Amino acid sequence: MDMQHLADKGLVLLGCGKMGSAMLAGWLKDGLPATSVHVLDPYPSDWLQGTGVHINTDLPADPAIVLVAVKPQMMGEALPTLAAMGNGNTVFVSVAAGTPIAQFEAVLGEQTPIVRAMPNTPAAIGRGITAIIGNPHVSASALDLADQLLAAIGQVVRLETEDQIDAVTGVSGSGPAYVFHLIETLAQAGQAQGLPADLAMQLAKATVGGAGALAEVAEEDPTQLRINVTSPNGTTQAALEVLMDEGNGFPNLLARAVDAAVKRSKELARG
Ligand SMILES: NC(=O)C1=CN([C@@H]2O[C@H](COP(=O)(O)OP(=O)(O)OC[C@H]3O[C@@H](n4cnc5c(N)ncnc54)[C@H](O)[C@@H]3O)[C@@H](O)[C@H]2O)C=CC1
Ligand SMILES: O=C(O)[C@@H]1CCC=N1
Repeated sequence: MDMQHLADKGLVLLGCGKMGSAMLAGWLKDGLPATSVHVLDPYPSDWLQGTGVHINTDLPADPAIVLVAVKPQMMGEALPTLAAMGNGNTVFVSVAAGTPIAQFEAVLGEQTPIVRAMPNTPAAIGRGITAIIGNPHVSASALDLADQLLAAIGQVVRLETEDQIDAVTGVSGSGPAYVFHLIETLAQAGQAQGLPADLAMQLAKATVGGAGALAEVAEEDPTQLRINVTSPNGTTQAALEVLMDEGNGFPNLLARAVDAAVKRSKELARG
């Protein structure tokens, strides 16, 4: 199975909101013909309508891939419309949080090849990271195709077991929101120290963006990079003593935040 197969058989995208649009933009940029994509979405955006893909029209009978990108709460309504494509060669790839493979099998048929994926929104600029896991009906070549599709929006990692996806959701799926909140609060702290709002925001964005980029390319690990900033008895050390406080510091706070996300992911799975 390859990209040509995808272009020939077609790709159905169920739900084209923030995640669906980010993925579709990546595929079109990578050269997937718009005519091979069929989108189902009751509220197609202006951007989507300008792409040239088929929107809410008749679907191919056995597309190569159905990419499911509706909210978990809409799944019960949206998925049964595609049940006729189950138990065949069509591979279903779902990016929905907290929706287990078993739930897809129950609606689409036990023999249906299903890949569960957890992406994140930096996908919109090709800098996402997506974790994937397939059920036993997904062939190696089908998993490779799903991997290739998701590689259009960033890095792809393969999981060993489906239950790892709850932790992945808490770290990288929801993670961009934690980092955006860090930018917001760093800028607010700068403002509280007397900086103009726009200057504080520029400093915060460039610091988080630059530190993230450095952490990705540097040979040193993040611990060493942190040490490199921290002069003995200097300003960083003073700040880190607050952030690294055992009870109220970053480690405990972030662990609690990730734990809350993971718990919610498990709750969503229970319906
Ligand atoms: N936003 C994020 O950071 C991430 C989201 N996800 C998952 O991606 C999925 C989509 O999330 P977003 O794109 O953020 O949501 P969204 O609300 O932006 O998009 C959902 C889309 O589904 C459409 N829709 C609603 N009912 C439908 C139906 N019956 N048939 C077809 N389309 C329907 C809506 O019109 C909307 O365009 C969710 O399951 C979420 O868990 C996963 C990782 C990250
Ligand atoms: O908040 C959510 O439920 C989704 C899943 C990961 C990021 N957004």
